[in-house]
Amino acid sequence: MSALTLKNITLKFGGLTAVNDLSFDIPAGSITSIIGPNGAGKTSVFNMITGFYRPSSGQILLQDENLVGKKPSQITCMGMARTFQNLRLFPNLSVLDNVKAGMHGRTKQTVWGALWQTRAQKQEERLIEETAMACLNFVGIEEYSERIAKNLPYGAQRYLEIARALATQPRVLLLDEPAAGLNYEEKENLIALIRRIRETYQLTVVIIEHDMGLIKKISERVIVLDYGQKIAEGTPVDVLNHPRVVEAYLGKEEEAV
Ligand SMILES: Nc1ncnc2c1ncn2[C@@H]1O[C@H](COP(=O)(O)OP(=O)(O)OP(=O)(O)O)[C@@H](O)[C@H]1O
Repeated sequence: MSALTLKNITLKFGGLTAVNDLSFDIPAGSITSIIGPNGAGKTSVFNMITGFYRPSSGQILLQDENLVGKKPSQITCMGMARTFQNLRLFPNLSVLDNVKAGMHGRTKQTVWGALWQTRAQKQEERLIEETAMACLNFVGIEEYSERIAKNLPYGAQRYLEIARALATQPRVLLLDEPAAGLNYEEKENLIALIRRIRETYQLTVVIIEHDMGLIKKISERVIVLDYGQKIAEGTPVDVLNHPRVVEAYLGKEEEAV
């Protein structure tokens, strides 16, 4: 079964076609990587899936629901979560509050409930706090819960983004360059964490990444973009040896000489 499907997606910025007639299926429960040279259109694809950009044409289906035209907050509520290439934390909030802020769209709070601190309100607040702590615990940074986010080590900030995404209880988790800036040991831990997330929460993971070592280790499928088009798709071994992929990364042989 497919968790996420793109059908003939095109995205234009004026005269620039950033994504060109792109179609793919992401199998439910899989770990899939999207790779490609700088400017290939990878982040634009995530931005369309999450409602930050509206495609010029085509369909994006979360199982069988079309996401095109929906707001980012609606798409989050439908079960899509993401992290960002450049961290987007609230730097001056505590680690715990960062995760709670991510859950905002999932709560049933009303203005009156918040004003009067009704029993239902207090119960919901407790549940939010417990869920947020459980997510911090899951990624291994619960000891930092009271710290101000900007003061965390960089690797822990990346984990905080993942905890915040998990707290929205997604069906599909999109990770945009999660290994950027991490050292070898942190990358190995990240690989283990992503596998554990998939097993525990039974969700589908899609990763944009440049680190080929990580891609080979973690991906079951790889989709390769170049100039906004899909040039290859398959297992890591098949795809990374594909002549068009080698050419996209290294340039044509005659150009390289
Ligand atoms: N908001 C925007 N306005 C205009 N052009 C944009 C916008 N967003 C992306 N682009 C352009 O679309 C193309 C694809 O960009 P995108 O960021 O999706 O590539 P990418 O594969 O994620 O690159 P990288 O690996 O460097 O992050 C690029 O030419 C980029 O300049």
